[in-house]
Amino acid sequence: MTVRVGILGATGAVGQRFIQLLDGHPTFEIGALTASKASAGKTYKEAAKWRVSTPIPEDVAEIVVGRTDPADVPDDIDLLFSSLPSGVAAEVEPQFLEEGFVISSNSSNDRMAEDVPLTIPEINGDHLGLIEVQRDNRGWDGALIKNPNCSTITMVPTLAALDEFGLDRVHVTTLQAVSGAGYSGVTSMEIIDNAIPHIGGEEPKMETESRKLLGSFDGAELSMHGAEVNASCNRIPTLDGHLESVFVDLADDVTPEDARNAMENYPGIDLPSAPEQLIHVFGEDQPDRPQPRLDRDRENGMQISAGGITETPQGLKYNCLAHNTVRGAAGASVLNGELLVEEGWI
Ligand SMILES: NC(=O)C1=CN([C@@H]2O[C@H](COP(=O)(O)OP(=O)(O)OC[C@H]3O[C@@H](n4cnc5c(N)ncnc54)[C@H](OP(=O)(O)O)[C@@H]3O)[C@@H](O)[C@H]2O)C=CC1
Ligand SMILES: N[C@@H](CC(=O)OP(=O)(O)O)C(=O)O
Repeated sequence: MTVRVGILGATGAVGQRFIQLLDGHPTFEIGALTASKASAGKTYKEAAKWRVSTPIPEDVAEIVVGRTDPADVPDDIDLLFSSLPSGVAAEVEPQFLEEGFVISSNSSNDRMAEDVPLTIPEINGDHLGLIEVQRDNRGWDGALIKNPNCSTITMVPTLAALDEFGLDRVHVTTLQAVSGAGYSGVTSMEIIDNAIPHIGGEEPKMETESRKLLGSFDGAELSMHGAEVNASCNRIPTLDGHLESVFVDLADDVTPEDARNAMENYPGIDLPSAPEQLIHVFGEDQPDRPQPRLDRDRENGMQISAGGITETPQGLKYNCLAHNTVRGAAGASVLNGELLVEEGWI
């Protein structure tokens, strides 16, 4: 089966990752690329300032970039990936949805909307049922699904694994790579020899998106998970890979060995871009792992790493890490697209 896909915002940092990850994909074939008016009408290789470490795929280089307008996207496109600035996405995604397009979006607008599935396929694929609610509410034939913020997706799989022990409270401190801010997000003068203890809007995203992801869907409504989540977000001068220190209060007494087993045995999913094992856990013999440079590319950048699991009076503390522009952005949207196909929504 071949599914024709388009990318909205294809020339940007995340758009380029989409193109890299879709090169040679077993199901998805790129049929449309869009960007701003400044890029429309140019070939992709002229429009995109290519910054990914593999070359532009030859068949993509010559595609003419269209405007981000439903009229510029052919009807034979079955699925759109969206990596537009969230303000732009909030305006144009509904126009595509009204025209019947299905969108797997990485942009942050509408992630917390009650009728929009926010999904990590291994964790809460059943939330896709919200698409029916969404179609009833909004009267469109299309469907909008979102993947979470990159810092949220780094931590949530580990929390999902620990939830069987009664997840009461989470405190997390992040050390986030500069690529999360986009190519021009922080200047070299700001970040070299420095750390910035604030990332606008990031903490509330971690605190709310994680509870939605861990929540339950009864076929009609979604309930948020009851745990309290507190986040402190920091930018550091790594290129890719968000590292996070997590403290969890658990209802049950849990040893680090119990936690390690729960994380390592948390079930994966059989989709083309999914890692064989969702969470890799470093043992006591490697207390200095995971590290961004050494561990972000595990399983093509799609695996979550954890380590340093230690008991605390209230529960446990540990570190976790994921590749923010792969597992945290384009790879997450591609995996959601694969789930939409697998579950028959496309
Ligand atoms: N960078 C990252 O690691 C992460 C980013 N995200 C989110 O993904 C989204 C994209 O981020 P990123 O790729 O870094 O952003 P970029 O600024 O690098 O790319 C933005 C893309 O959107 C297009 N665009 C901008 N304005 C318009 C417009 N008015 N109409 C149509 N297209 C437009 C740009 O086209 P053109 O080239 O023509 O200007 C470009 O293709 C954002 O919502 C961001 O928050 C999420 C997780 C991680
Ligand atoms: N804010 C994230 C990247 C990002 O764009 O997140 P979101 O997808 O929630 O907009 C970071 O700085 O690392």
